[in-house]
Amino acid sequence: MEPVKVALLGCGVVGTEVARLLTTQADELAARVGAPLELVGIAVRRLGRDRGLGVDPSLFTTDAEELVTRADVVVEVIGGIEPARSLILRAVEHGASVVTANKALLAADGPALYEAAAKAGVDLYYEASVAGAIPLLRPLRESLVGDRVTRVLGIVNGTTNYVLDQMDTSGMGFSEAVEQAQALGYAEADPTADVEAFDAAAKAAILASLAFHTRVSLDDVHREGITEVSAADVRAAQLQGCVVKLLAICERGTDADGGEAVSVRVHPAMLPREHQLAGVRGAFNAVYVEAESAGQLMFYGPGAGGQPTASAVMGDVVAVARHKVVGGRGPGESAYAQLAVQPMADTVTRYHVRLDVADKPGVLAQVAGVFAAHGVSIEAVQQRHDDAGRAVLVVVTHSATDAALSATVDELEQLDIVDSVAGVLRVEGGDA
Ligand SMILES: NC(=O)C1=CN([C@@H]2O[C@H](COP(=O)(O)OP(=O)(O)OC[C@H]3O[C@@H](n4cnc5c(N)ncnc54)[C@H](O)[C@@H]3O)[C@@H](O)[C@H]2O)C=CC1
Ligand SMILES: N[C@@H](CC=O)C(=O)O
Ligand code: NA
Repeated sequence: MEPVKVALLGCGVVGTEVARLLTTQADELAARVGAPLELVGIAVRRLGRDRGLGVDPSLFTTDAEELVTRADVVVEVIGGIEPARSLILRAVEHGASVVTANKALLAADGPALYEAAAKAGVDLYYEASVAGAIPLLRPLRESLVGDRVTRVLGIVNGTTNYVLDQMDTSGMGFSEAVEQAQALGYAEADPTADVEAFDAAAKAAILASLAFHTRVSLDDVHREGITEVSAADVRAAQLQGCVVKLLAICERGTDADGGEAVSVRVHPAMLPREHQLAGVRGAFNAVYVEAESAGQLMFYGPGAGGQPTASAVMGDVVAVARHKVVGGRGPGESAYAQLAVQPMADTVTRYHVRLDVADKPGVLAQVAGVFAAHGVSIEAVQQRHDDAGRAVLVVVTHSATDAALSATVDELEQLDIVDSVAGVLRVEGGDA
């Protein structure tokens, strides 16, 4: 059989492992594809670094634009928007199928790339872009395509899960935990993308688009990162029998006219310790998918790191290479549903509000009055004292809209008896 020519763009954490698998597993991959996979080049930013891969040094090039024109399959693991976007478009125009792990690019400009691939009759696969090694996108695109997905809820960023887990279990500081995640190859080139939840928001956009057959871009996703999560928040969660996790939540909802819509958000939230997502440790990811006929499905595994991510990349490489061998392309995206995006203000959830208050008669009544005035029903109230002996009032609400809760917090901040609103966290995973 004619070999399938593979070009690798980028040789960092993920690219190095992809190159390693392409060379060390060559015989088995050839047997699975039905033709040898020939690595025709590796585009790097700088030549001359010994990457310890044992590949022919002449394969390294700084001319990615030229490289993509002589490949059947292009693997993009450079990351970022440009030049990744232009290189993918150029590859597609030259008839190459593309495998990418680049969620930032797909969440920003996915539809244009999917259309270009469809027009050129090639594949654009991106399993590695969400939840690393976990097979998640193909199940959504293929296995569940006959069902109606109603909700996708999960932990999709390994770096932040690692940081929050360290804060919960070892009391490690935020910065030290981020540095460790970087050293372990979990973090993005700029870890701001992780801790400010741009990465998780991009993944949520990709998940919502596939799950609901619509188009959701990064700008449609409500995003809150973990930089504001303090040791006191983690401690407060512990006192409630909860952990703090960064969650991505994609749900069916309604628009202002009562029509079908999607709600897509990423934010830290308290989860009861007995909830299955609460037990997801380190850089692992886990995603629940709820579908009308299938019920609840859970996908769990390593969500970041060079080797796990390379596993997902290679799964796609074999898939698109098989299509090259037999001719044609695999299933692509469908966005026929064209759903509106529900504003965050209308999203309904529960809240945990921590207030530093004066310890005197009438405080509780005044605070409760503010919640009531905004139609936010209180589920539980607890008063305790912090380590400095100041009064802390903890209010857990029943379900309320984000708009009502924001208005409540704004008014609480104005009360003389409230020294500060010390923390507001959403509470997920309960039935109340
Ligand atoms: N590290 C991880 O755990 C995961 C990463 N990803 C995604 O995989 C992609 C790659 O990530 P990493 O390998 O972690 O990043 P990295 O920063 O380790 O590697 C990227 C490599 O691309 C090179 N590069 C940059 N511009 C280039 C250019 N114009 N031509 C050739 N090479 C160029 C850089 O020098 C670097 O070596 C990103 O899109 C990332 O979001 C996805 C899932 C997990
Ligand atoms: N930086 C990301 C890598 C995988 O997508 C993460 O930490 O999850
Ligand atoms: Na995946």
